[in-house]
Amino acid sequence: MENPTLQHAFADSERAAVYRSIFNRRDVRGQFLPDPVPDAVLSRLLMAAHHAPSVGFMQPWNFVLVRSPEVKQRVRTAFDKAHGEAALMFPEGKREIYSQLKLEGIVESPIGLCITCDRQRTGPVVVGRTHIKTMDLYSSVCAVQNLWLAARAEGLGVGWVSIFNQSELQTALGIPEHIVPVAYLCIGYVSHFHDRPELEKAGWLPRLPIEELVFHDQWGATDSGQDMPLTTVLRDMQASIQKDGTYPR
Ligand SMILES: Cc1cc2c(cc1C)N(C[C@H](O)[C@H](O)[C@H](O)COP(=O)(O)O)c1[nH]c(=O)[nH]c(=O)c1N2
Repeated sequence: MENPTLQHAFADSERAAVYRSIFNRRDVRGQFLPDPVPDAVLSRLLMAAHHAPSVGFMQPWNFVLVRSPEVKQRVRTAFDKAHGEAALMFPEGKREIYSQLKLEGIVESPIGLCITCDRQRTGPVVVGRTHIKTMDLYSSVCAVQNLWLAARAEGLGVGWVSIFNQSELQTALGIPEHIVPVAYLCIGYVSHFHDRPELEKAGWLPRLPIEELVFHDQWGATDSGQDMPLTTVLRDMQASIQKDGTYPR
């Protein structure tokens, strides 16, 4: 009889593709090409997003596609204002580095996409959102991630831009007050993908050691790793990723 633990697993090459998309996904800001994205490809991305999990199957999202240069410019103007305000929030030293980071590709990317959350979509009482009200917002974030991973598999870059005053982004896109713009995404083909996060490459922050983030039974209960196989495996995996880019498949 077939091993029941493998019965529902994907074939090796399919699993490899899933992990490849996860580990090679990047936030893209500066490498967009002007080539158009065919509707068939864009449809697959939107369909991937629409098949995300959502609290109570609420499907709280809408997808505002932005192709008009004028609308993109309005979004870019809203970004510029918030970006200037943001720079002042960082302490001296970091502020100069922050100002030099490229943090959006709003005008260069052929497609902008705002994924929203309609918090009233299925009425006031939602299965799974009865007590923690932010669950609907998290559902829209799941849609973002589905699209982001599908886009990587299609060879498309995606960059999430969140440096906006929310109301100004809503005004730029004509989004009603009760609809939350969860993510503004820049989408397009790219000249290349970075091998690591740009903020890591720029020395802004390193990737944290995963074994220090995993707790056992109680918050804060970490393990030294000596006798704990999981901790050791995670540490070795992260070390080999950092040393020679050997990602798990
Ligand atoms: C909710 C949220 C919001 C933002 C981001 C991400 C997420 C999840 N990121 C991208 C972020 O900087 C990036 O994901 C991390 O630096 C890790 O890099 P990779 O995504 O692995 O390339 C992002 N990047 C950027 O250039 N401008 C931005 O405004 C934002 N905003």
